[in-house]
Amino acid sequence: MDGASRNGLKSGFIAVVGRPNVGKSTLVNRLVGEKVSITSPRPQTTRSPIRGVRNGKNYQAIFVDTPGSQKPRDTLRARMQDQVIDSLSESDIVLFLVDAPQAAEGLGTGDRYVARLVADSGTPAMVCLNKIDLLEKPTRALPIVQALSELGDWREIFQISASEGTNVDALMESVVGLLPPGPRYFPEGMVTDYPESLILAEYIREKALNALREEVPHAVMVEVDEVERKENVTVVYAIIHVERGTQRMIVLGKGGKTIKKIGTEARRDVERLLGTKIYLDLKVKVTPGWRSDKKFLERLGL
Ligand SMILES: Nc1nc2c(ncn2[C@@H]2O[C@H](COP(=O)(O)OP(=O)(O)OP(=O)(O)O)[C@@H](O)[C@H]2O)c(=O)[nH]1
Repeated sequence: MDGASRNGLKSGFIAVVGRPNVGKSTLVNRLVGEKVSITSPRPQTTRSPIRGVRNGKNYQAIFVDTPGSQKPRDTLRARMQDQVIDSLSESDIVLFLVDAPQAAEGLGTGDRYVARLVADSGTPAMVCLNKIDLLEKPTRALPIVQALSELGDWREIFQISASEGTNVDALMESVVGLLPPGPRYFPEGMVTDYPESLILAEYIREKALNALREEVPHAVMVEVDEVERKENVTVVYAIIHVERGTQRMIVLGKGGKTIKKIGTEARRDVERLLGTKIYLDLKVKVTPGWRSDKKFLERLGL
């Protein structure tokens, strides 16, 4: 018997998968109790798996927030899909999220595609029918639950609201029930293993996504070039990469208004995260075709 089973400790990795925008990051943040992953009303917000850790008295649950699953159309999306498939096979449990209001109109090919990926992985899986707060009547969930139960051999199907917290405790209890005996992989105070520079870049990208409209968001990537810690202030040098000159103009905004807004909002979040005063040096750079540039994507941790 190893040490972990002797002291009754359980641990494991839980992959959180689903189509873009179903609420994966919102659920992981709720389960972990801290903002480890950025969220936005736009699909494809999460670009690489981010791990959030929850510690209990007798367990450690490591949630892996994966990018939204869909058929890949470019190198960036193909890499994102490979990461999802890797996360599925390397996990102990899978949480498969489905958007309730959308599913109420009929389960689409997207959900069926993800369900097949999950089933093929052979990992124990639970379905989370999310955003039930948006259904006009709770009974609207019943036919969806029925249709979902025919798509795979699920351990359980939960009806949840990640943003309001409905049924999230019950879900967590089931997750802990399925965790195998194992050690704490991360120190107890740690909520994520994502590198600091990447978290900072994600915070800035979140603000950019919120400030921008239409096609520009997909063209935006943020790189944190350097973090310089001085006595009273931390200086963060970051670059917002876009693909075209016209997009650069949009990110800058009239008289630099948009970039200023992005910077001010990001600085507030980053100050909270690092607990120091921040000076944010933000530049916008045109990097044509970055989405298909393997070297660039690797450099940015994708
Ligand atoms: N009403 C409601 N909105 C939710 C709920 N969960 C998430 N949302 C919203 O749905 C949107 C998408 O949430 P995210 O958590 O970014 O979704 P995601 O699945 O991580 O998205 P990608 O990273 O693009 O794959 C955000 O605007 C959330 O606030 C919920 O339970 N109820």
